[in-house]
Amino acid sequence: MPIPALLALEDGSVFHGHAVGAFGETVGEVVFNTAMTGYQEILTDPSYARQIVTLTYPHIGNTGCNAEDAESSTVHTAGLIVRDVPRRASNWRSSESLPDYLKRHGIVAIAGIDTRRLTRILRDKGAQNGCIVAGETVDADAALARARAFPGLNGMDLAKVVSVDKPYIWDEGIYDLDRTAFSRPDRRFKVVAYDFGVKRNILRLLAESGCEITVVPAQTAASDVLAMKPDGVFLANGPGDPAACDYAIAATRQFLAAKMPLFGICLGHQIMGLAVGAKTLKMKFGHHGANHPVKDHDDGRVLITSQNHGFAVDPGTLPANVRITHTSLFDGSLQGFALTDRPAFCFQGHPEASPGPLDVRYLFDRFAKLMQESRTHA
Ligand SMILES: NC(=O)CC[C@H](N)C(=O)O
Repeated sequence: MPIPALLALEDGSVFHGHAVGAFGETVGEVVFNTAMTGYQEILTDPSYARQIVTLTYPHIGNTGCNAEDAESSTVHTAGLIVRDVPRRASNWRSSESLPDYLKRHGIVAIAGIDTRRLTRILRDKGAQNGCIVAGETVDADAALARARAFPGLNGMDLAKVVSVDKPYIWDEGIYDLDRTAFSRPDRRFKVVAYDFGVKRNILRLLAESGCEITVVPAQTAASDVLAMKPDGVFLANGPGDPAACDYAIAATRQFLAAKMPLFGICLGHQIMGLAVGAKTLKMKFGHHGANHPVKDHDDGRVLITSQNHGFAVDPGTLPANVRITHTSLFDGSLQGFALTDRPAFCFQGHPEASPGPLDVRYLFDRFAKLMQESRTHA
C-alpha cells in the first residue's frame, strides 16, 4: 500500500498523493523547474536550500541516481514534488533508485499529484510557501498552518549556511564518459572561488579553463584573499536573498577597488550587482529550467541556457560604468553584465549547466582571457 503524503500551499490549495521519500514534514518556497533531465543535479544544487522543487516533466527517477552526478556533497532541496516515479530505474551508471536516494538523505517527497495544476498556480500567483507531510497520518490543516508560518526567502542569508567551514583546493576537471573518470587539466591561473553554495561543475569548468582553485568560505575577508595574490576571484551561485549577504557585497567592493579580475555566476552575479550599487528584486516565480533563451548582446546570438534563480538585479538601477551583455528572451530580465572600467563580468544563469545545455560555456574562457590580459598589463 502506498504511504500517504500531502502538499499544502499558503494560498490554501491542498494536493493529496503518496510518499516517495523520507517520512515526516518539510517547509519551504515551492518553485517549478521545467528541465526534462537532471533531477539529481537539481536536488544537489545548494542554490535550492529552503526551496521545495516540483518538476514539470512527469516521469522522474527513470535513470536512478549515482555518486558522480551530485553537484555538492548532499541534497539541498527542502523537498521534491513529482507526477510519477517509475517502478524501476534503469541506467548503466545507476547505483540507487530515486526513492532510496531521497530516503537515505532524509528528503520528504510526494508523487501522484497533478503537477500541471500546481505549476499553473505557481505561475499565476507566484512562488508559494508550502509544506509536504508524508506518513501514515497526514493532517491538511496542520500542513497549511506550517506553510503559512514559513517566513519566505526575502531577507534570508543562506550562503553562509551552505558554505564550507575551511578552504580547500579543487583541481578536478570534467567527467569523461569514455574513460569513466574526471580529467586533471593543466593549471595556468590561481583562482580563489567564494563558496556561497557552489556547484561542482562550475569548479570543474574553471579547472578546464586552466585554473587551480582555492575554494573559500562565504565570509572570508577580502584582505585574506588579496594576500593570496590570486590571478582572479570567482563569486559562486548560492541560495537565499543576495541583499542579505552584506559580507560578500563588501568583499566584492574591495576586489573591484583592487582591479582584481572577477567572474560571478547567479548569486555571484547578484552580489556583483549590489556591489556596484544596483538593487535586486524578488521575481514572481523565478527562472528554473534548462531551456531558457538568452540573448548575447555582443553578437546577437540566442543561447539556450540553464537557469535557477528567484531574485534578479534590476537593470534600471545599474550605474553608468555597467554594460549589459545578456538579456532573458522569456521576460526581458537582466542576464549578464560587464564593467567598463574594471576586469569584471557576471552571468545570472548557469553557464556550467548540469543539467542543461553548454551554450554559455564560453564565459569560462572569457574569465581566463581576462586573467591573462590582467597579467600582461601588470
Ligand atoms: N542559483 C543561484 O545562485 C540563485 C541565486 C539566488 N538565491 C536566487 O534565487 O536568485
